[in-house]
Amino acid sequence: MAAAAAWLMVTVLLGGAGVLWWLLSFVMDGSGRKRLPLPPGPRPLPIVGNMHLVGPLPHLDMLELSKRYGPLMHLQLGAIHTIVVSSPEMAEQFLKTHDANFANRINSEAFRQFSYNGKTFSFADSGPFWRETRRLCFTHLFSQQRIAAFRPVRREELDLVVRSIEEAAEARSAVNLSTALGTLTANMGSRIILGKKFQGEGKEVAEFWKNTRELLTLLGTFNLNDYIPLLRPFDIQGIRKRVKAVHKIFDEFMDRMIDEHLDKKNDHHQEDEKDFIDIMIGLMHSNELVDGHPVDRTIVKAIALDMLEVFMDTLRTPVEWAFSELLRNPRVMKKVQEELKAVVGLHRQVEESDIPKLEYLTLCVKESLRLHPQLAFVIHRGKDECEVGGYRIPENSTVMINIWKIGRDPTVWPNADEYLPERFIDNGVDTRGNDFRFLSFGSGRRICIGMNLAMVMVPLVLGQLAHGFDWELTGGVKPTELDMNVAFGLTMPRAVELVAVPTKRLHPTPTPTA
Ligand code: HEM
Repeated sequence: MAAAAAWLMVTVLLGGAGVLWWLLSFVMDGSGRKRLPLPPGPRPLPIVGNMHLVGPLPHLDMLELSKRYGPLMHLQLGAIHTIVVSSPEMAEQFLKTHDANFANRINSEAFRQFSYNGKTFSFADSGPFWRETRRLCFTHLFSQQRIAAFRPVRREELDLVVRSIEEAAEARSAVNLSTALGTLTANMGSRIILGKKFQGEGKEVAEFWKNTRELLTLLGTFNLNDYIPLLRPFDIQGIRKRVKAVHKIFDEFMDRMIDEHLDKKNDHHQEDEKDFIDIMIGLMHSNELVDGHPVDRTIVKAIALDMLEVFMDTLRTPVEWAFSELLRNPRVMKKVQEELKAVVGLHRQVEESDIPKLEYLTLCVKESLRLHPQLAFVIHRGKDECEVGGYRIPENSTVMINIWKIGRDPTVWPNADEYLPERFIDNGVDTRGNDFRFLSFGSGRRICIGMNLAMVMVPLVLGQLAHGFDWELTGGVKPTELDMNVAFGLTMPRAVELVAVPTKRLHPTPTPTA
């Protein structure tokens, strides 16, 4: 009896100590100091936390919430601590001061499926695999030397688009610029990555683009399974099923492409003529290791598919937005055309070598990227708990930097909603990740790897469209009435396709005299 009473007492004491320890863990950290508070944020509901506050356009919801809770806000999204950052000062904390701790990617079901479980660097956590595959892609795709080597491909594809617009101009018919730009970037991307164009008069491109949009929408959708562990066995939004279906299409496509390359008998290309899959297959057959593992077929598929997808979307969308801004702002269009006339003249197309001299055109691209970043959020995941601005950022937190909001903040950018390229003249804003007011390419170790290519391609295509033609919107729509709504996904393209009627501007090339 006495023994039973003693056991009971020990149990009660241990239980009480456990409860006390659990309660203390909310106010003390591991070393016995008082725990810092979480950043301010709305009170969470049981299980869902604050998920009910985030709708299909999260950048707008987060903008409204940050007006109330400030530039460093905590949201409890299901089981995930989410830190929303909406000022340049706070962005610097995560992308510079604590960059090493916040350089991981989020761990979402859709990301895992698309990336063959993190086998491509864009979706991998920071670490040796990410570093080595990123270096590999930089060397073979994005170095100045490789960018220069692909110049003829870019020129040929751009000339084809210009020719088709000239035909439309002669027939006085409208051009669907969204489709034209989609075909251009798809053909350039597929020639560089796959060594050949999509087939079937644009049908294969249209199909690939449709699947790409589906994928990017799914990658950008809040999937309850990622936030509420209890729901993981189910797929109540049907996202898992849709991601698997679209990924299967891409996976089979990449298998076909790799088999075609392996079947090629006379593979004696010069180094400069090799496409990206040739290079990756070369690595597969060599002893090259990434993070101690041989480059296998899954890694080749994952990286090549990832690169093809970024080509498809990351060049079309910025040109579409920048050209929309020119159409909406005739004053700016006129200045761009005057500069092109002065620098290039009216007898030839724009060349890549003209870009450094086209200063106003470059300002137009920057201003468009400020208003229309490719991604609304730069999203990283933290490793360890740390302190920012006197608040506790728990380990494994998702950090969402609202670059869309920072780009439109009137306290950072006077007349923030207006398209004023002149604002970038001598304003000292660095656009390569060193200035936290302009984060369109991100910053720190995860900064966009395609930035150099984008800053050649976007001005080149934009300049060509403005130089070669005058444009009129269809259906009597006035410039100020142009629909500028956004379709949300992982990236933010126009919701409505851009259509306009061209008139030729250039004079025929004068025949050289004997
Ligand atoms: C104007 C066009 C572009 C914009 C605005 C843009 C923007 C961005 C942004 C904001 C990030 C995220 C940075 C981060 O997470 O911290 C990113 C990453 C990335 N971008 Fe771009 N990008 C553009 C063009 C391109 C192009 C043309 C390519 C390649 C063809 C590309 C490939 C990538 C890759 C692979 C990453 C992931 C890097 C990593 O995780 O280490 N981007 N880009």
